[in-house]
Amino acid sequence: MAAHPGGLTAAASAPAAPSAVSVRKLVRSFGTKSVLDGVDLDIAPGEFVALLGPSGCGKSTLLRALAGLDHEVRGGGVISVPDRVSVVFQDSRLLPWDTVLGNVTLGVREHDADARARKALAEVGLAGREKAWPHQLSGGEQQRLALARSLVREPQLLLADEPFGALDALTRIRMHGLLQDLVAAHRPAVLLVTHDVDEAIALADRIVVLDRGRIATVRPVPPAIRSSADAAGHESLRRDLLTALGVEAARTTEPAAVGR
Ligand SMILES: Nc1ncnc2c1ncn2[C@@H]1O[C@H](COP(=O)(O)OP(=O)(O)OP(=O)(O)O)[C@@H](O)[C@H]1O
Repeated sequence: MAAHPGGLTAAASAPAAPSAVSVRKLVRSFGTKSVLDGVDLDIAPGEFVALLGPSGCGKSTLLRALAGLDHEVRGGGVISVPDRVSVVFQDSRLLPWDTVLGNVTLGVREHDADARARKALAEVGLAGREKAWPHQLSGGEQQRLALARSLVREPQLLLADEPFGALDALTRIRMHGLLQDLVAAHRPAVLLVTHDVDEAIALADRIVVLDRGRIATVRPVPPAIRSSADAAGHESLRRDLLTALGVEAARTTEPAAVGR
């Protein structure tokens, strides 16, 4: 297969079943450094996939490719993604010179942008804060605002790159509940990049482990494991994932974040 001028190639046809995301043999290199080395990934409409992997394995590179932020990917035209894609990053990337409401309405072209934005703000628990400035919000509130901004466009695909990575443990747990509610209400397909094994199990339908630019492990998360109703299954999956991530079993009682 010939390398794309920008260092990216991809091949193979899309699957017969409809997917929100379809990636085939995705390759990305920066100069001589290979970062993604033949990634195949499908995400079904409404499916929640968590992408785990050690630091530097290519998670953000894959997410950027799906987000259309890597123009070499778009140029290749070999990845299928939906029309409406929203991205949430670890830093909320809010516009500091615009209000909370303005941050959500920005870029919404429909005539009822204001009403949509107010509804989205209410959904994330920020009703009444419309006239505040981003700097007047806590870190957790800023991520709520980032979620409202992403969901107001009713994305078919939500890409989230460690969206809760900078939050304290309690806020993080609250944000998990909020994200679950929002996903249940809006039903986008989701790709969540995270270092946190427990976060992945708590949220995802399926967990994909990336290792040195290749998909190393794919594990479904049955609802009983996700909710911890099946405690033994939960612990078994957790251990398997930590092993796949190269974390020794002796460390499994410690907080299960990797790659940091
Ligand atoms: N624009 C770029 N130019 C050169 N190298 C890059 C570029 N973007 C990413 N890389 C390299 O590609 C590799 C993978 O980066 P990436 O950010 O995708 O990893 P990651 O798995 O998301 O890591 P982390 O968990 O630490 O965020 C790294 O070695 C990084 O230095």
